[in-house]
Amino acid sequence: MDIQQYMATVGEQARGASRAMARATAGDKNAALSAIAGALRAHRSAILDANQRDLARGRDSGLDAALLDRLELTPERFDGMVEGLEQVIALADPVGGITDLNYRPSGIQVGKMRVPLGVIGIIYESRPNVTIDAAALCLKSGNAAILRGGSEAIDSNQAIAECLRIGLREAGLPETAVQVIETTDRAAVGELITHPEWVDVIVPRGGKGLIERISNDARVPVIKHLDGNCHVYIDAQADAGKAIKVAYNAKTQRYGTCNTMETLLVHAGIAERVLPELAAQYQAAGVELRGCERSRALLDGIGEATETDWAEEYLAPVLAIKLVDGLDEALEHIHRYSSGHTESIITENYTLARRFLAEVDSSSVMVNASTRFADGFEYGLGAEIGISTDKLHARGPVGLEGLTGQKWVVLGDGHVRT
Ligand SMILES: NC(=O)C1=CN([C@@H]2O[C@H](COP(=O)(O)OP(=O)(O)OC[C@H]3O[C@@H](n4cnc5c(N)ncnc54)[C@H](OP(=O)(O)O)[C@@H]3O)[C@@H](O)[C@H]2O)C=CC1
Ligand SMILES: N[C@@H](CCC(=O)OP(=O)(O)O)C(=O)O
Repeated sequence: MDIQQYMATVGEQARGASRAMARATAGDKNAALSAIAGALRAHRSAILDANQRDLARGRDSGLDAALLDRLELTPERFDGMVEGLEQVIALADPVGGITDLNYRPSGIQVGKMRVPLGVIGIIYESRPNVTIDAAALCLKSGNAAILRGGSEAIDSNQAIAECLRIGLREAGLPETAVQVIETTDRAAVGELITHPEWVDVIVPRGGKGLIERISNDARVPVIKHLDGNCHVYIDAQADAGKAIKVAYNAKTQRYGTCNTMETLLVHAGIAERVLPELAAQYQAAGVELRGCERSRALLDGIGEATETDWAEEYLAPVLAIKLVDGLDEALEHIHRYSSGHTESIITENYTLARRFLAEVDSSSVMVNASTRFADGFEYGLGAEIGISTDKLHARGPVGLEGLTGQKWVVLGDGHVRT
């Protein structure tokens, strides 16, 4: 395949489709989402078979358990994926809404209209349900999308792409409104991120290798959805019961996600009350613990955390633990090692909670809650494209509104400027 030629075709088709999508009514878009849901149901076994092929290849090539878990489409996850479409149908269409419409002294009215971004390119991990989530959110927000999923999920994604085409065709929208890149060759990523004439914004969801590539090469605006080196800080004035419950959940509820806690910071003044119990629970769940010198003195048989551990996003049942002498030391650690995704403080002290909220510079900052809540569905957005670790345009969980922008609209009646 000539990748440059292929991507030029994909890009031009997407640009053309984006104009039709910007004109599509909420009814048109919902009809397409509903038809896609129907096509997915009709092709259920073909998609699950394709997923089995991906899984078999993944196992043969030694993919680890967390990556295999994300790749797998169980029958329940398949149903959840289709149900997600129904949820997006139920969301209000953000496009066309005019806000802040005010009369100016000149007599014109000035306001802001919500509009699609145009063509959105999304590069994401080997998690096939993201293909449908991303397609649904881009369509509902009136955008065209070019989707580049992880190479391990190629068969699943191509089977899903067929359903996207069927649904769009049935609803009378361009089949090219969502295109799933058919090659795993990373040269296609290079083309996707360097052509502003085809693509208006790139959403990269991934880890360090992707960050490096995007930072070096992108010529298209980017909304980064990058790694999550997330922290929980248990303050001396924490409620021990809450601290244990939250810190356990933040690590073990799901290991492979970007909002999972990777380092637990514990105030030395409460460590003896919470750490032995927490360590027992983690160990029972099979979590490997790696601690600083002071936490190792408190917990028998745990490994040693080195400098690399503080910077590591394990995405696995491994946790780094560090004892600190107060909020300032915890903040210092977070400022140095956090990836700016999500951090949480456990405390009953109102003043310290307020300081943590004000001083931690992450996309979500929490008090007495698990970092696993950093999620569009949990925040009430209905669904999410992912979690933006960028500060501009959209930060934290990105839903429909984050996939749109605003333009100024001016209403006159023959008004002229004097
Ligand atoms: N903030 C958020 O919303 C999210 C963040 N993540 C983060 O993603 C990471 C885990 O996912 P993982 O699959 O390991 O991530 P990777 O970064 O390895 O892969 C993600 C995607 O990026 C592509 N990619 C990676 N490196 C390059 C490169 N140099 N050039 C071109 N394409 C590249 C991959 O393609 P290929 O298949 O060819 O490797 C894949 O499509 C974690 O850090 C996690 O926190 C994940 C989901 C959401
Ligand atoms: N918001 C999601 C996590 C984001 C996400 O998609 O992460 P990942 O499992 O790394 O692809 C959740 O809470 O499950």
